[in-house]
Amino acid sequence: MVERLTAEARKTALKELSGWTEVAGRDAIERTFVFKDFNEAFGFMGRAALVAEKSDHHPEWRNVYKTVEVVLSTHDAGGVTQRDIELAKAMNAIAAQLGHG
Ligand SMILES: C[C@H](O)[C@H](O)[C@H]1CNC2=NC(N)=NC(=O)C2=N1
Repeated sequence: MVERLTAEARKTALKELSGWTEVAGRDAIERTFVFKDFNEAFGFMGRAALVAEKSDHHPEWRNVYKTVEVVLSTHDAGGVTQRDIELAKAMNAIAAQLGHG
């Protein structure tokens, strides 16, 4: 099983991950993406879902119109692992391709 990151490793990883922060009171990371409209938000979710399914690592997320709130944590490990960092990176890359900072 993949290991939880130490608090220090988590902080170091987050420095390279634009927009992602630690969730208060839980070993998880979060980012809120705001897109141009619902089409773009849902396009982001579709592309991110393909990445998630391929790597068997899935986000907790909520969509309201053009906003997508994402929380990442590795349930099996009970906290943030390198798998969450990789998915967060992939989501940032997809969002950037869609013109989201
Ligand atoms: C059986 C299957 O590998 C697990 O349920 C996977 C699926 N997706 C998952 N996603 C996340 N975020 N954490 C997990 O621990 C996890 N486990």
